[in-house]
Amino acid sequence: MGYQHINVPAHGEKITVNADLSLNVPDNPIVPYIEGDGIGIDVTPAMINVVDSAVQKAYSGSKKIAWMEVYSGEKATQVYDENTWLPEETLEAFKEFAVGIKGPLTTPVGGGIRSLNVALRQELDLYVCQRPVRWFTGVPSPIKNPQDVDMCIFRENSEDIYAGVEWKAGTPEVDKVIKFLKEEMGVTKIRFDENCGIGVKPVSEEGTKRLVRRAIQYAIDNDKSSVTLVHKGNIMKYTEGAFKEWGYELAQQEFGAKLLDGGPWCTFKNPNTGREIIIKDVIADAMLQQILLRPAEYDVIATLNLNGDYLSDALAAEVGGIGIAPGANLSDNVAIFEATHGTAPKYAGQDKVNPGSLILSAEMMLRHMGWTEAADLIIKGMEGAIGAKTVTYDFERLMEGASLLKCSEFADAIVANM
Ligand SMILES: NC(=O)C1=CN([C@@H]2O[C@H](COP(=O)(O)OP(=O)(O)OC[C@H]3O[C@@H](n4cnc5c(N)ncnc54)[C@H](OP(=O)(O)O)[C@@H]3O)[C@@H](O)[C@H]2O)C=CC1
Ligand SMILES: O=C(O)CCC(=O)C(=O)O
Ligand SMILES: [Mg+2]
Repeated sequence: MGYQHINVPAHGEKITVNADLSLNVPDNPIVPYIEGDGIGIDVTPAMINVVDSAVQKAYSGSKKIAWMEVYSGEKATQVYDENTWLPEETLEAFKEFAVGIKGPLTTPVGGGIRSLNVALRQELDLYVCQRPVRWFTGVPSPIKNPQDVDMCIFRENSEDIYAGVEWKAGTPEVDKVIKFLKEEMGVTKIRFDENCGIGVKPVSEEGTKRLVRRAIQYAIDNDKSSVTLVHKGNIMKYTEGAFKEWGYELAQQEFGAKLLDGGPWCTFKNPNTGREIIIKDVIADAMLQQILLRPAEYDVIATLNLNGDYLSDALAAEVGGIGIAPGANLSDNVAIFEATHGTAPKYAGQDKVNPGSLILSAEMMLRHMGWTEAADLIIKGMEGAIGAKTVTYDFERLMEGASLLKCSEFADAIVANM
């Protein structure tokens, strides 16, 4: 399609998706990217530098990404108009080019615009938020055995209270909802029904099963030994409790899992390796303790949207913080990679923060594209830079004898260590 403000690189070609969801990746793929608000201006150029260097080194010029800037957030309001935060053509570009990456986008608390990050996920039905958490040797950690932390979170990305179905206290709309709940649904347990905000938490069988399916498939493809369903189903029986039930049901119906000791845990053999995969569940509050005390017992985690948001940052803290925790938002045919952290406004434009999160998100993107040699070089470069204790402020303040680098310098250090 013709774009208004997006310049499609003349020297690039599209990545296309086959019926079986595999990708056709040309040697010069066009990859859309959103720079991002706040520290986006720092981490995005650092990421592009590292990716271009890794690709050049891995393929000696026979492959190269044609970067294509697309807009959302504050930059979109400058390029389009003051009310355009997420242009329709940005969504179109991600659909058309299938694989992209984004920096963080600001969401005001309370009033103001709703989250653009959530809007992107919902508009493109990016129902999986995949956030791997692993430790790099030498990274400062608050726990004794950070090498035991090796998990991959599958966070449901399209439902739960993130759906944004909520009404503000004191409005005629919320009064109408409360009246309906009391008079037509027989609800008696709204403690203070005056000046009370109401939010709705949709959780469906279809939404749950498509997420858990991807988590179990990941465990099969990566030879992992367990998938843990994390929920607060003791309290929210028909949403989080149903998530757990549907998760177990899917494991039995689609993967042939059999109950262990009468259930609810169940198990099946990985069809590729013959190794056992256990499907289990943990209640969310206990899980936040488990990941600190017994991280080695968890591999793949499948959970709802809000639990996944909390778990992502908590787990990231165990392996160096959100400055280094990567992620991907996935539908069946569009993938947008993004950092776990936000816009950290107090550091914006200072060339200071850790670009590791976005760089490792790009590493996931290269693997998704099948460019594993370039992805491996990024891991090697990251290990080398951290091993040499040449790091950004967040690691330097916790590491003895480290040299403090700027954001762009850390990217250069990764390149130098490839
Ligand atoms: N996907 C997205 O785009 C996301 C967007 N957001 C949005 O970002 C905005 C700010 O949110 P906030 O809650 O402050 O969370 P942030 O993730 O932006 O920052 C919180 C703290 O985390 C540390 N941190 C974050 N990024 C880095 C980095 N790259 N390197 C090193 N340290 C880092 C800093 O800690 P310290 O102060 O200790 O140095 C920072 O103060 C909000 O508008 C929020 O909605 C939030 C999360 C995700
Ligand atoms: O959209 C936002 O502002 C926050 C999102 C977030 O915290 C996350 O995706 O981890
Ligand atoms: Mg978050």
